[in-house]
Amino acid sequence: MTRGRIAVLGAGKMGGALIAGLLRSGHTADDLLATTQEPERAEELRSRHGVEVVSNLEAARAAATVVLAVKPQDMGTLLEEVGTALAPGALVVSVAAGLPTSWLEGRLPAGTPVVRVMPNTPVLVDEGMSAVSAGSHATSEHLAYVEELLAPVGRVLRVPEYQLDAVTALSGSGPAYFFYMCEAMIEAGLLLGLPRSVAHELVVQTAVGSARMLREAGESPVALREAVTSPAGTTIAAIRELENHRVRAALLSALEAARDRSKELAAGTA
Ligand SMILES: NC(=O)C1=CN([C@@H]2O[C@H](COP(=O)(O)OP(=O)(O)OC[C@H]3O[C@@H](n4cnc5c(N)ncnc54)[C@H](O)[C@@H]3O)[C@@H](O)[C@H]2O)C=CC1
Ligand SMILES: O=C(O)[C@@H]1CCC=N1
Repeated sequence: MTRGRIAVLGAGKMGGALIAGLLRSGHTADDLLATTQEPERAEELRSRHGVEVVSNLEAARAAATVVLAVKPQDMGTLLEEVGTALAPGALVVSVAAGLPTSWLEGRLPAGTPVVRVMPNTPVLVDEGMSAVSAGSHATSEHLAYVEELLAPVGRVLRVPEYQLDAVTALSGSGPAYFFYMCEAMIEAGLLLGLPRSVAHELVVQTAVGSARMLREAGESPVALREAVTSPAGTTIAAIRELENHRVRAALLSALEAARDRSKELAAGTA
C-alpha cells in the first residue's frame, strides 16, 4: 500500500533511526519529511540522509502519514501546534512511550486514525522489535500499512493496546538492559586483568553468539544455560553469585518499574 509522504515529527534518536530504516528499505528522501528542535540534528538529517527538514506545520500539512517521535512530555505542545493542520485522511503513528491512543485521539481532529508503535533502537541494524496497536479509528489496512513500513527494520508484533506498557518495559527499554550487562561484563574483564579491547571483543561476540542461539536453536534460555553449566564447574560458581546478589529479582523489579513509569507517562504526571 502506498500512502504518500511520511513526516517524522521529532526526528531524534528513535525518529532518526526510523528514517534511516525507511531509506534502507527503499523509500527515497523525497518520500520523507522531518522536524526537530535542534539545529545540529536538522543539519545531520539533511547531510547524512538528504531528508528535507521543515516546520511542524509544513510537515503535518504535506504528509499522508505523520509519525510522532517527540518525548511523551513534549507531545501535548506538539499536538496543539499540528492537530488541526493534518491533511484529510492522514494517518498518525505515535512511537511515544506511555501515551495511549485515546490520549492522542483526544488531541486530534475527530475520527483521526492513530496507530501506536513501540519500537526499539536495534531498528538501526534491521533487528528491531516493534509492537503495534490500533486506535479506535484505525482500520486493519492502517495497521497493515504500519507493519509494512516496519517489517524491513525488524520484527513486528500486533498486540492489544493494554499490553503496550509491558512491551515498553521489555523490548522498548530492553536494549539498555543488555548494554548495561555488557558494560558490567567488560568491567569484570578489566578486573580479571584483560585489556579493555580484548574484554570488549569477548563480550560482544559472546552476546551476538548467545542471541543467535536463542533465536536459531529453538530451545529455551534455561536449556541453553544448562548446556554451559558443568557440574562443579566455573559457570555454576558464577551463577551462585548472581543468585546471592538477587539479580533475577532485580530484573523482575526493574521491569515492573519500567512498566509503572510507562503508565505514569500516560497519566501526564511526568
Ligand atoms: N530511544 C528509544 O530507545 C525509544 C524511544 N521511544 C520513544 O520515542 C520518542 C523519542 O525518544 P528519543 O528519540 O529517544 O528522544 P530524542 O530526544 O532523541 O528525540 C526527540 C526529538 O524531538 C524533538 N522535538 C522536541 N519537541 C519538538 C517539537 N515541538 N517539534 C519538533 N521536534 C521536537 C527534539 O528536538 C528531538 O530531536 C519518545 O516518545 C520515546 O518514548 C520509543 C521506543 C524506544
Ligand atoms: O526510556 C524511555 O522512556 C524510552 C521508551 C522506551 C525506550 N526508551
